[in-house]
Amino acid sequence: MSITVRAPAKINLHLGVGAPREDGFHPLTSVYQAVGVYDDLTLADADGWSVDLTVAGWMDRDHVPLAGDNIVDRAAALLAARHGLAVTGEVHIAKEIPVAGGMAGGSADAAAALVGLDRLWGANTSDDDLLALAAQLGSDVPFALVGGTALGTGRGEIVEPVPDHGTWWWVLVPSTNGMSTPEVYRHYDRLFPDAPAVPPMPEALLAALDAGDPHALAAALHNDLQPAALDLRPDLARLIDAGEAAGALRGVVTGSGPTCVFLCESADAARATAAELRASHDVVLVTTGAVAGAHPVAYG
Ligand SMILES: C[C@@](CO)(OP(=O)(O)O)[C@H](O)COP(=O)(O)OP(=O)(O)OC[C@H]1O[C@@H](n2ccc(N)nc2=O)[C@H](O)[C@@H]1O
Ligand SMILES: Nc1ncnc2c1ncn2[C@@H]1O[C@H](COP(=O)(O)OP(=O)(O)O)[C@@H](O)[C@H]1O
Repeated sequence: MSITVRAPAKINLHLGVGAPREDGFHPLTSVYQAVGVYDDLTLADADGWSVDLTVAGWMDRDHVPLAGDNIVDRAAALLAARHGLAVTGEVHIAKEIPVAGGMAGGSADAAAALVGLDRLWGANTSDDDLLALAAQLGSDVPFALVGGTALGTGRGEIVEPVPDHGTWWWVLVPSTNGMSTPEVYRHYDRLFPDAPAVPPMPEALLAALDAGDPHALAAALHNDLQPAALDLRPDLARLIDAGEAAGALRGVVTGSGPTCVFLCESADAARATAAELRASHDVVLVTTGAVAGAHPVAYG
């Protein structure tokens, strides 16, 4: 038997970051949206265990660790331990989500592996257990299971869907050089030593989502990590200016960067903005949100 599971990239519409907790993680108020850029994992029965990879033409596959160090290996070990099973299967990752791009591609793969291996092994894990395992794998992994548009609290792992009545058009500009999430958080701590214990709720942004109003959403987009990301990568500030000059309502860095996301008023506006940005940037994607979390798309 084989199963293909599709898992979406995320963007952060809001990322509020508090002062580091005792465990080193930062308390977050994050509004995630799953967008239509996907990694597909195909998982097949096998006696042993293997993970291999193909990547989109513009990506460098050497940036993704294999040989036991992939987050998919960790997902498999965790699920197998939960049920007392052996780790078996042949996994192929077809990657379209930028690596180390602030779009949670590794988290998407971990979520897809949990969903796929649970079916392959006939483990019948409950949704609550899958979410708990996901949280052990990374702060962004539970959202990759849930998808849609959701509020993330705690260190980002406590996820609750929020009302969203829009179809949002996004232009995404990834970068071939990724950024390290821990490094960006460390730089945030240096820049903002007086961050609050609990970051506030983004009320205006939640209202804009509920109303389905792109102008209100554009005005409310916010990322506390953006100053740190721009300090480390000054070229991103120029990219944001270029996207806004090309017709986007607003551009922001997503997560810890370096991918910049541009909210546009309509499909036509997104295509026009993308066409202009393509004159100076190799990879410019047009997509929509919100889309579903990790879900099976084919059985063999
Ligand atoms: C910044 C965000 C925003 O959504 O996304 P990315 O830019 O990575 O996509 C996330 O907080 C990334 O979540 P994720 O990549 O799952 O992080 P984890 O694996 O749990 O943690 C990796 C490292 O990031 C830092 N970290 C992560 C989450 C958090 N709330 N506080 C932190 O300080 C810690 O240094 C931790 O060791
Ligand atoms: N399946 C995977 N896909 C991508 N990166 C992975 C994977 N497994 C482990 N990694 C490691 O995780 C790091 C963060 O990757 P990723 O999730 O793509 O970025 P981000 O945390 O910025 O959203 C990568 O630099 C890579 O070393």
